[in-house]
Amino acid sequence: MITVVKIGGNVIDNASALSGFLDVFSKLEGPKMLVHGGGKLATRLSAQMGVKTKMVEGRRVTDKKTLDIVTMVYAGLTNKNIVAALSARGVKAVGLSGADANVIPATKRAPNPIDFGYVGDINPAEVNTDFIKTLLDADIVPVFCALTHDSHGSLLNSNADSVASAVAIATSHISATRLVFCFEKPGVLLDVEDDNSVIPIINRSKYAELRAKNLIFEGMLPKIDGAFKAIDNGVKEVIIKCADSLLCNTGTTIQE
Ligand SMILES: Nc1ncnc2c1ncn2[C@@H]1O[C@H](COP(=O)(O)OP(=O)(O)O)[C@@H](O)[C@H]1O
Ligand SMILES: CC(=O)N[C@@H](CCC(=O)OP(=O)(O)O)C(=O)O
Repeated sequence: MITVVKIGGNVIDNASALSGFLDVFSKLEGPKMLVHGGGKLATRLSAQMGVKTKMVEGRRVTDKKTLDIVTMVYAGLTNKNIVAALSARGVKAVGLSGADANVIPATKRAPNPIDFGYVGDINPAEVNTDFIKTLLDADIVPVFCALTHDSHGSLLNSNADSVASAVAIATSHISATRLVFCFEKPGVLLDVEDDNSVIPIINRSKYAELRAKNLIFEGMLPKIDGAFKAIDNGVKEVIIKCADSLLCNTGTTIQE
C-alpha cells in the first residue's frame, strides 16, 4: 500500500510540531510520499514584502509577485528544509516541484468567475506516474511542494491538498493507495473551537449538511473537496487527522 501524506502550513510553521511529525513520518512503513503546504509562511513573507494576500475559499489569488514569493517559499526554503530534516532521519528523500521531470503538469484556471491568476488545476491522468514509480521502487521518498507548471514555462500555484489528492489518485493506478491529510487539529470538528468534537466519518450528505450550517469553511474546503475526489477516483482510504497522531487510529474518515 502506498501512503500519500499531506502536511499543512500551521504544522510547518511550528518547529517542534514539524519535528515531531517528521519523526513519525520517517517511521511509517512501506512506499510513501509527502506533500507539503506552507501557506502561512508565504502570507507572512508577502506582508513583509508589501504584497497583499487574498484567499478565496482556501485558495490563494496568485499574481506574478505572489507567484515569485510562493516559489521561493515552497520550492526553496520549505521543501529543502523538510528534505534535509528527513535525510537527517535516515530517509532517502528527494524534493520536487511539479515542473521537475514534468511530474505534475496543470492548467491555469480560467479567469471567470474569479481570476485566481497563476493558479493551476491538476488532471490526475497527467501526473507522471512512471517517474514516481521509479523513485518509489528505488526506496526514495518524493517530497512535493504545491507548485505545478503549465508546460509553457510558467510555474503555477496549486493548493497543496489538491496536489496530494491528484498524486494519490495517480498512484492508485499502480498500487493501492491511501491518503492522509495531517494538520494541527485532531480531525474535522463539529465545533472548530472544540478539539473534542471530532466527526469520525463524513460522507457526501453529511458534508452538504455541515457546509450548509457553515461548520466547514476556509482551508477545510479544499481538503474535503480533495478527499472526495480521491475516494471517487480509486484511492482506498482517506483520513483527515492531527499531524502528531499519524500512526494512530484517529481522525475523520471520508467515505463515498
Ligand atoms: N470543521 C472544521 N474542523 C476543523 N478545522 C476547520 C473546520 N472548518 C474550517 N476549519 C479550518 O481549516 C483549517 C485547516 O485548513 P488550512 O489552514 O488550510 O490547513 P493546512 O494549512 O494544514 O492545510 C483549520 O485550522 C480551521 O481553521
Ligand atoms: C492555490 C493555493 O491556494 N495554493 C496554496 C499552496 C500552499 C498550501 O496549500 O499550503 P497549506 O497546505 O499550508 O494551506 C497557497 O499558496 O496557499
